[in-house]
Amino acid sequence: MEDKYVIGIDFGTDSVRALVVNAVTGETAGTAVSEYPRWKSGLYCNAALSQFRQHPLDYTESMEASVKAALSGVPDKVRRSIKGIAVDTTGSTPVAVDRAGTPLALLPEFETNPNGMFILWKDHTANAEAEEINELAHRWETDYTQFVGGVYSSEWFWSKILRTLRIDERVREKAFSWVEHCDWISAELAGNTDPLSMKRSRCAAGHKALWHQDFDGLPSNAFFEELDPLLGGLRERLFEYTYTSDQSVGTIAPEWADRLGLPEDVVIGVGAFDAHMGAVGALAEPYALCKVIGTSTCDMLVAPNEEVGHLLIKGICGQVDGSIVPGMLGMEAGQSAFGDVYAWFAKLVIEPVKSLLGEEQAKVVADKLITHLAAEAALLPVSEKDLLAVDWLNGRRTPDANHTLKGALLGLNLATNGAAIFKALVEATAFGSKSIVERFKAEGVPVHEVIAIGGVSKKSPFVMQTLADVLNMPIKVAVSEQACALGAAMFASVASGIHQSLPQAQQAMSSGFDAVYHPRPDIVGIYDKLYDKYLKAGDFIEKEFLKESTFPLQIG
Ligand SMILES: Nc1ncnc2c1ncn2[C@@H]1O[C@H](COP(=O)(O)OP(=O)(O)O)[C@@H](O)[C@H]1O
Ligand SMILES: O=C(CO)[C@H](O)[C@H](O)COP(=O)(O)O
Repeated sequence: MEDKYVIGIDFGTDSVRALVVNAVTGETAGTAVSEYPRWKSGLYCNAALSQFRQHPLDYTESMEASVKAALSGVPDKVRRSIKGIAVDTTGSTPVAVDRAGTPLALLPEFETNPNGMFILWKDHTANAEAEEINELAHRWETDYTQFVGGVYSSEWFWSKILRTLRIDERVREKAFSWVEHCDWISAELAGNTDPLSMKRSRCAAGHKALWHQDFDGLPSNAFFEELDPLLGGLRERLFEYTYTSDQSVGTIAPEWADRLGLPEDVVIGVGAFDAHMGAVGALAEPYALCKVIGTSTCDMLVAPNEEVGHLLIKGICGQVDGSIVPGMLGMEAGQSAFGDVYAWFAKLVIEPVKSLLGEEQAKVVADKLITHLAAEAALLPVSEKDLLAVDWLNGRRTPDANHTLKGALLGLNLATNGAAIFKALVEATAFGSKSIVERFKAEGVPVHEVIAIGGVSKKSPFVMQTLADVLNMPIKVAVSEQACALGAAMFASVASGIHQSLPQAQQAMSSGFDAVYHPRPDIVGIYDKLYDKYLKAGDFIEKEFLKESTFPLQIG
């Protein structure tokens, strides 16, 4: 087959990565990363309030920069052979748009208003609204949370919309509709951002917006009106149909072909969430748990509809037909903070250094700190009497979403040093992972193997070994540094007709696996005991320690 190329674009929390791939051989022709400038300087965010917003210009500018940089070294012949682009993004990361589908922050009167920007997945300002949605859904004639694990989260679409409409009159007046990041970028690239006709991702709609075939689309207008009259009528300005990512949204808009220096017939695929496309890029087979391990984790599982489609799996972030692989049931779970737990501890150490010795000296320490702590922690013996941590520093995503929960450290004494704390934090993140695996199993979904992708899986052998020991399962790490972008590229190759099906694209373009971490038999038993203590500590936090708190809890 003549060489044909595609581009996968992966919008992460901090940066966007572009990957130019030969769709026939899977070879990478070019790649580049670009950070979001406004986000990097902390604009529009307030961690103490758990408010995390991203400006649409951060996305478009960084996308342009990364695609151009990825293409800068490739021969002209390759550039002319690019046939398709697909994007993945974080989610639920919705934005209010006007009638034309323009995010409000792109209008002069909203350009600095955080409520007119994308509300990043990890923004937890809508805890109270999530609780209201749960309360109503559980007593409504149809429990609309049944396909999202029985708990609606403050990280998701409707919680964020409801909160924003309540608190910002100007946004309320101007917002015609709401769009997920993965849908808006794809629509923007294809030059049709009309909220009523843009193609919406099955993945985003099913996992975060309560869309399901059995509901004839989104929950009823009566449900939303009962929740709050402010939501009345919005359903009609959203969407009824959804699309899997093997479909196309259209051909690249001339403006974007020009900006990116691409042919005018490039096909744009339907977008999806990063972790979902990551599982595709990592070649996750049915019943392989694919853990995307970075700031947070997303734990993805694919299974044939006919085998598990009848189950209602409690406490996960959704089960959606075609959300990962078209034609299969896609399931999502995850942890709200994973690498972020280590980043928190590193920041705790670095902040005083910065104040006392200045930015430059602090940077020297910061660059080496996590690796140093991991090396020290790896030397410590593992015992069931060790310091214990609970990983809910950013709440708990699964099992059973609850973003008001807090983390903990138990067992400090005067000998406890930084390495011991770091070790306990790493173990806590691994225990959080184990509770997800246990939940899948308890709900009748077997987990046959574990695959890891994402920054932490590449950066930290210590974390990966601990995870294998705690899970008592081998973990395969995918070769690709950019499995999400690679998954997007695979989808682009199907949407643009290079490959006839996703499995065909995966076979041609997969990068395979390199490291495999095997559980150490002498440690596994100790971790089983520590895991029991972790469950008890979590129970105490949830049922006793936070019992008296009024809702919503103060974050920070
Ligand atoms: N050496 C390391 N060991 C463990 N975790 C690390 C290390 N270096 C960075 N991290 C963590 O990796 C996370 C970022 O993961 P990455 O996958 O690169 O980004 P993203 O989640 O934005 O896609 C951060 O939370 C950081 O704390
Ligand atoms: O929940 C998600 C997908 O369903 C988020 O997109 C994901 O957690 C973002 O994480 P990261 O920054 O590690 O890519």
